[in-house]
Amino acid sequence: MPPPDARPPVRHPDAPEPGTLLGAHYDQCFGCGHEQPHGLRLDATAGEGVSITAEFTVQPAHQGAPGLAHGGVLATALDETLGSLCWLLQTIAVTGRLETDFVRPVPVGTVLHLSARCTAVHGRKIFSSAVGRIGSPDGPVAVRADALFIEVPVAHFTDNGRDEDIKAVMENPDRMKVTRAFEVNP
Ligand SMILES: CCCCCCCCCCCCCC(=O)SCCNC(=O)CCNC(=O)[C@H](O)C(C)(C)COP(=O)(O)OP(=O)(O)OC[C@H]1O[C@@H](n2cnc3c(N)ncnc32)[C@H](O)[C@@H]1OP(=O)(O)O
Repeated sequence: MPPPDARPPVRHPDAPEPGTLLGAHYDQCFGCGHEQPHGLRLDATAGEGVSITAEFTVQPAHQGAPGLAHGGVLATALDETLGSLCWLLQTIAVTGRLETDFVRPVPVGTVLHLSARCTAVHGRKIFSSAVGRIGSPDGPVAVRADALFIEVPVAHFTDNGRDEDIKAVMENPDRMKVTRAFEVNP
């Protein structure tokens, strides 16, 4: 829960307009990257205020039980959608805590409609919530999450990421949209 002196989130003046399709932040991302053959390829769209909507279709590669989505995949979809709120805050942050409720089983072939909103900010801490619904934006709730993201410097990635992947992005910054957004070399 946010502390009492947390502030409401503020949409950054440079945030993408509501309705903007955000695209992959990194082409190898398991959540949104279009170069990940078994990834979720989640498409996120900027909403009003500090909110996001997103969709992904559960593929056979995403199964846990026969014909049903793996819970970790569903948590990834929530995590990715929540992470996309960073575009609206124009802040680089990572997931510190993700608390997930699995409410209904999600069959393969389902289009999961996700929505996320930032609820509060306190220093480096970003509080947010998300929900995933089956079949349509007002379909039955399948999953819910509350999250705490923590703002980090670019060094979080350069100091900890595998060298060959950091090098590949440095050689072609267009593979990682975030590097262009901040005009930095990763
Ligand atoms: C324009 C840009 C847009 C970009 C868009 C991209 C879209 C991206 C989409 C990607 C989507 C996918 C996204 C992904 O999957 S991100 C990948 C998954 N996440 C990680 O790998 C993160 C790993 N963890 C860490 O690196 C560190 O632990 C971090 C950086 C998180 C904090 O270590 P750090 O040393 O830096 O900070 P601190 O320890 O002093 O903590 C600071 C404050 O936070 C509080 N705290 C910390 N952890 C927790 C916790 N678990 N519960 C409750 N509270 C917690 C802590 O008490 C303290 O509070 P206070 O004492 O100040 O009150």
